Formats: sequence, C-alpha cells, structure tokens
Amino acid sequence: MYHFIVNKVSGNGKGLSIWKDVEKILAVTQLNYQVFFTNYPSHATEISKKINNGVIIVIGGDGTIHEVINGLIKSNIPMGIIAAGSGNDFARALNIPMNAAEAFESILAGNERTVDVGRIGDKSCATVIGIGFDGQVAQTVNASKTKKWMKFFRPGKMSYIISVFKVLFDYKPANISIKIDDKTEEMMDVWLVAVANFPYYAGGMAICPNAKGNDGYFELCVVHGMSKLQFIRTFPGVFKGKHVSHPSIKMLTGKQIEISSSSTMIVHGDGEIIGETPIKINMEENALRVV
Ligand SMILES: Nc1ncnc2c1ncn2[C@@H]1O[C@H](COP(=O)(O)OP(=O)(O)OP(=O)(O)O)[C@@H](O)[C@H]1O
Repeated sequence: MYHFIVNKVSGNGKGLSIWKDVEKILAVTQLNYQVFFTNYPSHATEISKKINNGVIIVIGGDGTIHEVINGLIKSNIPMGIIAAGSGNDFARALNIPMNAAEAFESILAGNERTVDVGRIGDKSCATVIGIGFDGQVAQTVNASKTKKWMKFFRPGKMSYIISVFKVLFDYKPANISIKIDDKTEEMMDVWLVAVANFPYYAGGMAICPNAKGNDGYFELCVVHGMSKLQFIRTFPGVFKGKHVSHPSIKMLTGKQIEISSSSTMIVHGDGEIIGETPIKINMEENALRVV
C-alpha cells in the first residue's frame, strides 16, 4: 500500500499540481494507494504517525518531509519523495529526480537506502540544523509573505536571500561554548553554526559540502570573527561550497554536539524553527529508510 501525504501549498502550489500529475499516472496503474492532504502545519506528522504499513510518499518540500520524518521515525516505514517544495534540499542531496514522473518511477523501482538523522530532544532532522544567524533567517523566511509574490520568480532562493539581508542589518554574533564529542572549545563572535547531515539548505546552498548523510557523522560549519562586509562578500560562495577555506570559517566533524551561547541563538532544523540555545544534537545512524 502506498500512502501519499500531499502538501498542496508547498512550492507555492506546486504540491497540488504535482499531485494532479501523479493522480493521472495512478489512474492507469493497478497500485493500491490512499492520499492524505495536509491542512495545517504539523498535520503531516499526525498523519504519518497513524500509518503502520507500506510506503509513505511525500509530495512536498523540506518542511513537509521534516514533519513526516518526525511521525514515522519509530515505525521503520520507508519514505519516498516527490519533490514539490521551493528548496527541495533533501531530494537534491539524495539525487532524487526533480521531475515528478521520474521520481515516482524511481520510488516504484524500490531502490532503498538508509540514511542518518540528527536528533534534538524529541525532534529528528534530515538535512541541516542551523544555529544563530541561520535560525533567525529561517524564522524570517517562514514569516515572510515574499514567497507568495515571488512565485513567478525562483521562490525559495529569492525569499531566502531577501531574508538574509533583512536579518544581517541588525544581527549580533554571540560567544559560544561548543562541545563536539569529548572536546570543548570556546569561540568568539559566532555568526552561525550549521550542523549538517546532508550538504544543502536554503534551496541549494552547500553549507557543509562534505556531509554524507550515511556515514554516522555531522559536518559542522562555524562562521566566526567576521565583519558584516566580509560576511556579505563570503555569502555568494556558499552556493558552490567555496566558503570553506575562508580563515573565519571552521569546518569540523562529530557525532554529539552541545552548544551554549552568551545570548540566545535561534535553532532551525530542515528550515523549521525547533528551539534555541542551549542545545544538544545527537547523531542517529541509519534511522531512516528512503526509497
Ligand atoms: N494546508 C496547509 N496550509 C498552510 N500551511 C501548510 C499546510 N500544510 C502544510 N503546511 C506547512 O507548509 C510549510 C511549507 O511546506 P514545505 O516546506 O513542504 O514547502 P516549501 O516551503 O515550499 O518547500 P521547501 O521547504 O523545500 O523550501 C510546512 O512548514 C508545513 O507545516
């Protein structure tokens, strides 16, 4: 049995149009399926918690995938993805075709892989957990109306870039204490810490280009001691992962991360706000089956 979870509003309505295309394919196959539409934030978690057999197929973006993962993580049910969001960073990292028919075909072919997830308290995150500047940007993006009027543009990336500049205006870096496995380090003037299971966030920014998602390790990117001007200059390089050699950027790896900070830093996971510092992040190896 295939259980579709469709977020009609993902990707500014792409979710609905992709579902209509998939429905046409389903009409000519003999597949046993049912469909659920999400009606409000976190509905996808409620729906996926109730499914206890078959395969869940998400038609949505990273936010919907995040919600589904948090519903199915204990059930061992495999998840397929037909990308319909603005960013689609999880699908990108797993080389899932962006074309809906091809993605569906690949799900039906059943090539399964197991991936790691990051865990903060009772929340599981598939892609990147961002602390500080990133968290504030995610909060601004989610609150922003720009995604709506940008829909004829490149919605995910544009609304992200606009929010980056809004937050940049009065963002104040913090001093942090970061414990990675057994080693603790104090770092001054920290803009952000990205703890990545997979490389991308914000619609294709390769913040941690070497994150593998199946090796049991996070790759971390810490941006510290940078002026605003340096930050602006370095920012475009992130789309291609070129920022990693900057002297104010430290790339690290680890499995268990603890961060406390001199002032509150907002935390997002997969682009959804999940809390603030202090936080503990654990690696959960092979926690998720993806078809
Ligand atoms: N019916 C609904 N009305 C409003 N919001 C919804 C509804 N169903 C789900 N949501 C919310 O929509 C949000 C955005 O979904 P999603 O992240 O999948 O799309 P996106 O933002 O376009 O894509 P991406 O995260 O890949 O950029 C999610 O946080 C989810 O909670």
